Amino acid sequence: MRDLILASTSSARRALMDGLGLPYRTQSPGVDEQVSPLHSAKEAVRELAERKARAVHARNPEAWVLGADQLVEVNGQTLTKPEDRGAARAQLGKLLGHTHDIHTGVCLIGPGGQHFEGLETARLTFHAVTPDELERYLDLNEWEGCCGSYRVEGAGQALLARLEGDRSNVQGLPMVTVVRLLRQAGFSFFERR
Ligand SMILES: Nc1nc2c(ncn2[C@@H]2O[C@H](COP(=O)(O)OP(=O)(O)OP(=O)(O)O)[C@@H](O)[C@H]2O)c(=O)[nH]1
Repeated sequence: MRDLILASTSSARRALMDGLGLPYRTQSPGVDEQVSPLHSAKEAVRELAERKARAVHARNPEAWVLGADQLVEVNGQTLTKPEDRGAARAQLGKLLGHTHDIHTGVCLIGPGGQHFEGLETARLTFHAVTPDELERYLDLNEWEGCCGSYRVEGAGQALLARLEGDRSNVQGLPMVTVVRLLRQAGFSFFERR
């Protein structure tokens, strides 16, 4: 049985991997997530997904390691996870009534140095809502730990006017891409235990 590690502290990523049914374990990547300001959002998430995977692989060279990173891009600005409610209000203020992209990079590193990677973009359009409705949504604290300050699988779906792309990508792992990488790497599914 292959040793597969999800290099992530994200509960949403764990939930998505749990759904897949492959045995895996998790380890925190513990990396500095600073990238060059000259990087585009897509270059940043690709680089950070690889950085996270390689950091955990360095500690577990016999394992297969999957890393991921995500950014929101709106009007040329990139958004990550909000620090506090005020930052979440500011982020949602940029997204409500507009269309934004969410980019997720994924990187799979193998025990022999095998390297598979993918990047997925989903495009979301949000309803414009009143300031009072925004405050009521913020009261739900779905903004905590979420890039863009919303949960597409939670109450946040009430903000969503249109979604183009893989819904699981928005939650943190584009599972169609993750499955493609795992199959390219020779993983087999539905093993009898
Ligand atoms: N549940 C949920 N989480 C979301 C959603 N949108 C973004 N996220 C989370 O926002 C986070 C994106 O930030 P990242 O820096 O890529 O990852 P992280 O949370 O720091 O976790 P690591 O993988 O340990 O780096 C991830 O945990 C995503 O799962 C959403 O709609 N629903």
